[in-house]
Amino acid sequence: MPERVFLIGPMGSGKTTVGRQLARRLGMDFLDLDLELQARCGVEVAVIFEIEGESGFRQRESALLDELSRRDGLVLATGGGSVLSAENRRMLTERGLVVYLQTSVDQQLKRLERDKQRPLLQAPDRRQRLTELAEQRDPIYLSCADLVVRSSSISPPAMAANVARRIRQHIDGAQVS
Ligand SMILES: Nc1ncnc2c1ncn2[C@@H]1O[C@H](COP(=O)(O)OP(=O)(O)OP(=O)(O)O)[C@@H](O)[C@H]1O
Ligand SMILES: O=C(O)C1=C[C@@H](O)[C@@H](O)[C@H](O)C1
Ligand SMILES: [Mg+2]
Repeated sequence: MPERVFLIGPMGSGKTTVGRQLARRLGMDFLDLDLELQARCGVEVAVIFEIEGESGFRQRESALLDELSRRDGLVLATGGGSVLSAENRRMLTERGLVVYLQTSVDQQLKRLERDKQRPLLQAPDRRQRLTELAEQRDPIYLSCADLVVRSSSISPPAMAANVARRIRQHIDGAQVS
C-alpha cells in the first residue's frame, strides 16, 4: 500500500464517507482535514468562514494539510477547495497517492440536499453555484490526480471497494513497469 492516500474532489463526492470506509479496507488510519480543523478550532468550518473569511480558512487549511500530509499510513480526506493553492497541490502530489473522486452536479445536489452547513453552498441557486465550482475546479483536480474514480450512483461501501481495487491495480502496474 502507499504510505498515504489523499482523497480530493468536490463537496458531496464522498471524501469523508467513502474515505473512512476505504481506510478500513486498506488497514490504514483515516483523518478528515475539515473535521480535524474543526476539532482543533472548536468551531464549525462555517464559523471560521464567518469570522476569518475564506482566506483565513484557507491559511488554516494549508497549515494543517502541511502537518497531516506528512503522517504515514493515512487516508486523508481533504477539503473540497484544498487543491486551489499550488503549494497545497505540491504537498499532495509529492507526499502520497492522490485520488480524485469525480462526481456530477446532479449527484452533489441530491447528496447535499439536507446540508445547511457548507459555507460555499449558501447560495440562492445551488445548481448554478456547484456548476461554477465544477467548471473552475475539475481541471485542477484532474491536473493533480494519480487516479480518477467516478463516483456514480453506487453506495459508499461499493465506492470504497472500487477505490481500493483501483489503488491496488495502480500499485501493481507501477511495480511491473
Ligand atoms: N457514493 C455515494 N453514494 C451515495 N451517497 C453518498 C456517496 N458518497 C457520499 N454520499 C453521501 O453524500 C453526503 C456527502 O458526502 P461526504 O460528506 O462524504 O462528501 P465530502 O466529499 O466529504 O464533501 P465536503 O468536501 O463538503 O466535505 C453524505 O451524506 C454521504 O453519505
Ligand atoms: O469546496 C470547498 O471549497 C469547501 C469544501 C469543504 O470540504 C470545506 O473545506 C469548506 O466548506 C470549503
Ligand atoms: Mg468531507
